[in-house]
Amino acid sequence: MKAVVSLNSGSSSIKFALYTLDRDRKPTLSAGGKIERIGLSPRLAIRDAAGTVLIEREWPDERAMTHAELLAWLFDWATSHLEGREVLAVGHRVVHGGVDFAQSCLIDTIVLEELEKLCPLAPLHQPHNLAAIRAIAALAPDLPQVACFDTAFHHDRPAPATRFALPRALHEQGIRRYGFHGLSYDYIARRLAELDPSLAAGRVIAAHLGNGASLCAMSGGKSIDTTMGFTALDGLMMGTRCGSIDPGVILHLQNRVGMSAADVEALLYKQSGLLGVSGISSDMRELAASDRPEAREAIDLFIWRAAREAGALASSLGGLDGLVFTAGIGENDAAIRAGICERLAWLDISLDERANAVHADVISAPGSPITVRVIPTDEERMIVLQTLATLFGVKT
Ligand SMILES: Nc1ncnc2c1ncn2[C@@H]1O[C@H](COP(=O)(O)OP(=O)(O)O)[C@@H](O)[C@H]1O
Ligand SMILES: CC(=O)OP(=O)(O)O
Ligand SMILES: [Mg+2]
Repeated sequence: MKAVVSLNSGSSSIKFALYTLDRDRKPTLSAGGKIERIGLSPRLAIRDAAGTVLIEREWPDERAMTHAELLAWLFDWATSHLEGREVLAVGHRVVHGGVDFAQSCLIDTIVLEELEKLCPLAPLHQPHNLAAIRAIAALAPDLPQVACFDTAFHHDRPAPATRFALPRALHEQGIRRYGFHGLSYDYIARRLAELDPSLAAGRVIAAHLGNGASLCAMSGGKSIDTTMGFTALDGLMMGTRCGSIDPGVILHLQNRVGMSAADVEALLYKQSGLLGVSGISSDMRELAASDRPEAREAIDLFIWRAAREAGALASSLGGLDGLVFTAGIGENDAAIRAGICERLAWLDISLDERANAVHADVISAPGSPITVRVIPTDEERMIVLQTLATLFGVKT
């Protein structure tokens, strides 16, 4: 039986899936799983398509365990699980595609060299993405590998959404707003079209709230604007990233406080966000469980910033018909969703508390002019669809 593997190396997790193909190359999930809390205390769970746990494992107190080590562990498991299946290709989430990569593509050494150049623009992701590609190429040099880009979904936004108010020459050099989480938003746009076609045709803000977090303003399923920019630092407050910040702060830290560029980079990417403000954890579950006031302050700021950016995106859309929550926090944290919607009450959003508490598909109150939904994202499925489209030239 033929199969396709997808790998999604995020900032705090590695998610993966094995899809088998029928004769018409229609993909069906066979097994999938994730290693989460990388950098804290990693844990892994692999399930079959019915949700039955195939394997669970924890590495308590293994803060130092790297993406690469965890990936090697995964290869060992996959090798035994794959017996009898012919893997046609491995599809990868690659976070940054820059100006040139407007759609998924087969990876060769030239592509890899180009993607390598973008590593400084996505230091938490791109090196892990490329390391996984190299590791598989070393194990199976003839196996096709496909890069599926987080930036591609945003490629055709209106020009003002892509520009900084910087001199023109810099825009031409690629210093522009790209946007990320595109595989997730592509999936949400398609899923919404299945669940609620008339809403999908309208003006929708999708809120991808995970360890990395962003919002996307979609009109008719196309990206119009998004909160992340040149890098995945911009926009919302995140697990360890600061989100939008006055660039004057960075100048001050470097020129007056004397911090090195590397220290500022570590501060903005790894020591800020929920972790920095709470001083406790980057993990929303830990903050929700804490009774320390600093945890509350971090959560309140997360909500404040998400609602503020949603207001800005409603302006980019010229109004709003729907709001969709997704990713780790968006799918699972009812209190965060309630907090954001409460701050957006002026947009005519009202929640059904009971539906929200059980993470129902539709969580807006009956009669709310704006429909609010929870849609679990599936970047792995999107990767498989784009990988098949790239291999066989079929439409996804
Ligand atoms: N049940 C839950 N309740 C609250 N937050 C959750 C829950 N499950 C996961 N999260 C949060 O989701 C975030 C991770 O989201 P995820 O989308 O998996 O991240 P990544 O960006 O690594 O893909 C973490 O802050 C985690 O605490
Ligand atoms: C782009 C990004 O922030 O991704 P993640 O949410 O996986 O960290
Ligand atoms: Mg993610």
